[in-house]
Amino acid sequence: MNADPTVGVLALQGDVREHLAALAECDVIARPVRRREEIASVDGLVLPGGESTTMSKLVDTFGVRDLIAARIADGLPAYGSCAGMIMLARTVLDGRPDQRGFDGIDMVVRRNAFGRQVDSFEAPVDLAGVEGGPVRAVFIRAPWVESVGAGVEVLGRVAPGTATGGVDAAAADGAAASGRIVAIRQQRLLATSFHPELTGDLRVHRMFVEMVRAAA
Ligand SMILES: NC(=O)CC[C@H](N)C(=O)O
Repeated sequence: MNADPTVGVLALQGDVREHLAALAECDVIARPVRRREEIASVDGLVLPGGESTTMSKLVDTFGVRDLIAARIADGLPAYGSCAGMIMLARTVLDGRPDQRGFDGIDMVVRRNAFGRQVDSFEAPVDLAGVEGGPVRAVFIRAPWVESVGAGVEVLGRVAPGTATGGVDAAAADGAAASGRIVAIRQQRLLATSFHPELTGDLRVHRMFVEMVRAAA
């Protein structure tokens, strides 16, 4: 592709503005999308943080669930942060019974796993494929990835014992001991439990933009 690709940020609910600003610095055309014709024309899609139960309802209200799921199944590059990660997961634990995502990534995600709003925290996370040291990862009522299928690459974990709340406050099983998975990639799909758009560090967005360029 010669022209800059267009990356949409799903603008139904959640933290849209910061993603648009970060993407704009990565030499793509970044725009909020919510209508079918807008979603149909993007070269990549960001599913922002927010509240996945509400987002699940709104994709139905706006009539875009089937379109987004179909585009992802067709290989549209997509990046989900926090609630967006939950929307990309095949299986969600501790979700609302009626919440549904796009079945994009072969992984099990536990919603609110690190605890409640008061348990929000920051931690350094080393990401595979990202140079320059760990990113400063911001977790806000964040999910973690409990398990992944064979085609999913684990990009990053938090150090064991980092989070004070949530399930790990009591647990000491193997997954907790090796550090919870908070960043993964499955082919053209990328997901993080944390919010890189809040830190001014563009490395995660640049990684996604490279995936969009490679797919174009
Ligand atoms: N910051 C966030 O995106 C929080 C996610 C929220 N806990 C959810 O279940 O969707």
